Amino acid sequence: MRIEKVTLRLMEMEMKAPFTTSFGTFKTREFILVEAVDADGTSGWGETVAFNVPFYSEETVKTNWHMLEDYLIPLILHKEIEHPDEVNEIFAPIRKNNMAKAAIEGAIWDVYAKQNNMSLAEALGGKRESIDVGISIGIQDTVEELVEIVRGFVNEGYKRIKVKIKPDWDVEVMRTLRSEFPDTAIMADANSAYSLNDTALLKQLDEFDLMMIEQPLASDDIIDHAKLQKELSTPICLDESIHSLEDAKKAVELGSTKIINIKIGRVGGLTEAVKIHDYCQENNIPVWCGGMLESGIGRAHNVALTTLPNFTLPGDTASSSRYWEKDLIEPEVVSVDGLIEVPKAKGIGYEVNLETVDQFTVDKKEFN
Ligand SMILES: O=C(O)CCC(=O)C1=CC=C[C@@H](O)[C@@H]1C(=O)O
Ligand SMILES: [Mg+2]
Repeated sequence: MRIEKVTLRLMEMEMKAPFTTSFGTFKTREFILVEAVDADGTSGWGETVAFNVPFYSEETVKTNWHMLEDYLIPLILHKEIEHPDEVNEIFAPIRKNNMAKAAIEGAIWDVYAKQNNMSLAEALGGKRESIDVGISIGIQDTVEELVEIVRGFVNEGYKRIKVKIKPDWDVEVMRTLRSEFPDTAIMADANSAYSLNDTALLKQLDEFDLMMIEQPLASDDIIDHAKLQKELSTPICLDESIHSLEDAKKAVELGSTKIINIKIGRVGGLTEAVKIHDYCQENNIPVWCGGMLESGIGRAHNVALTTLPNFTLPGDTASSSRYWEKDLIEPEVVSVDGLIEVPKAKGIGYEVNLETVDQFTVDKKEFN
């Protein structure tokens, strides 16, 4: 494989409903589409997942564009690549910037799968033909609104409900949800809103039989999560703290986490995501695939990764229609009764609709 052209497209897509997290509300999703074209004309697609603000991680859309244009594309263009696993090594001199790396590595995985007549799922070694999916709900203005939104998604058959928590929007909210939905799989995502001083408060959540509490403490912490896990019966799941296989090993060895949320962008790409998956499988740590409000292209990568055997918990990869009036891919990602059929077509398995892509493109640059 030799990538002869890379096209970056700065995208802006209006979300069907604002998504509020503990660090802000998103009404429009800005991101970068990466199209990598091989010498034989095969196109592969990836997308950056950083937000336009550095509050989930240190990366932003702007830092992603800079890293892709000035460092990552020059390292990749016209280089002979036998297998996408080599991309990690090619990028080794570049520190961090995982979401920028993952976008172009993902496009190269798509080219590789297409050229080898495989779906991306097959290329990654995944066997599942359908995947269980859950839904993630942002912070709402009132508990009543949250309950009605949850009811809608439970009725649609989503296999797990993820809600945000933060100080003053936690114990009572979860008490209400659990009483309204006694048999539903519910988890809470704190996005680092608490500290060890909140241990007694977080222990109160044990009463609600939650699947997990995601990232309760600082986004770069592993030590304090180990101390907190000893106090809680609810499993801790780490998201922001895990940037690599190395981080996953530290967290598992120290007992900081019982579940890991794998996000392809956060860990620097599919190769590293598979390594984390395999390590967690060997150590009986179940994993699931987190979402980053992706378009269908990023969603397609998540679906393919989730076909690996240790993705035993429902992830965040909901239908395209969860966020988008019109997605960039055909067919769109559709979940029925909380199940997504894994596409058998080559590569990411969905066609990219270039007309729709152009409709949402606000800037574009080609690199030959
Ligand atoms: O993509 C989705 O549907 C879920 C997105 C989601 O829950 C999150 C994305 C980014 C930061 C947080 O708000 C949250 C998370 O931490 O998982
Ligand atoms: Mg999270």
